[in-house]
Amino acid sequence: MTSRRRSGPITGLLGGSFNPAHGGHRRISLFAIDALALDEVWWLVSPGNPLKPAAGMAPLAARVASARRVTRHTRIRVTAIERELGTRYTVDTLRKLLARYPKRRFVWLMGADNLAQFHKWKDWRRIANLLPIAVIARPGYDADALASPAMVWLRRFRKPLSSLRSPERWSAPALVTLRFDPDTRSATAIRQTDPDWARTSGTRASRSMPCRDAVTHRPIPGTAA
Ligand SMILES: Nc1ncnc2c1ncn2[C@@H]1O[C@H](COP(=O)(O)OP(=O)(O)OP(=O)(O)O)[C@@H](O)[C@H]1O
Ligand SMILES: O=C(O)c1ccc[n+]([C@@H]2O[C@H](COP(=O)([O-])O)[C@@H](O)[C@H]2O)c1
Repeated sequence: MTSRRRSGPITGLLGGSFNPAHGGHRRISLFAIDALALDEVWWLVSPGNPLKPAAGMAPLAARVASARRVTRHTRIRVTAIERELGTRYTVDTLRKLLARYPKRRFVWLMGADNLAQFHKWKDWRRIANLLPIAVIARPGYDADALASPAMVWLRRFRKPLSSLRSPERWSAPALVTLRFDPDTRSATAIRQTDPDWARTSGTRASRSMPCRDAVTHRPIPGTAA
């Protein structure tokens, strides 16, 4: 269970491949900041989703650069902290993040497509025990998410939005659903029209200094030319 001593800033975590990042990611994050009164959202750009093939995945540097472009002038911070922590599975990342930032309250954000697959993630019930989860509606996936094996278990922990706003009511497991104008954008669609996006968009590492991680403030390995 999440501990009551966590009363610091509320941080939404949006993990993803961001292959590439797009306006849909930005929009759902800004919506979550507003709906859940989050102080900020961290985008955890994954070194490699354990359930996705490496083929077709652009280098981490290009994905981070695309995320930085999309998030300018927002309360979204782009991080490749899983590279530094040496984690790929979300449960391992969260354990380390919660230990490193004991005062922060974290909430896991994910689209309905991810909830539909959540039962395939390593130790997914443990993840739900570590922090509240907010699921964002996504066109074409909401029915699958509702009928998913994870939802059968998570359903009993459904909470209203307001439960995430005060430290006294902060607990896990908790499942909150965020509904707003559905956003149809996807990285798959972008790759279909522009399979070469990482090469042509100028997001390839082109600087002599590596870019700095917005959370750890350390240089991200592999982001210098
Ligand atoms: N349009 C959207 N509406 C709701 N959630 C979204 C949307 N786009 C992405 N997400 C969520 O953002 C997170 C990261 O998504 P990801 O980087 O896989 O992008 P994607 O567009 O789903 O990519 P792909 O099409 O390659 O699967 C996931 O939790 C995903 O569900
Ligand atoms: O921990 C797992 O078993 C696991 C399995 C699949 C996906 N994830 C995480 O889910 C997040 C969304 O990934 P993606 O590729 O759908 O954008 C990202 O943070 C991944 O690391 C995690």
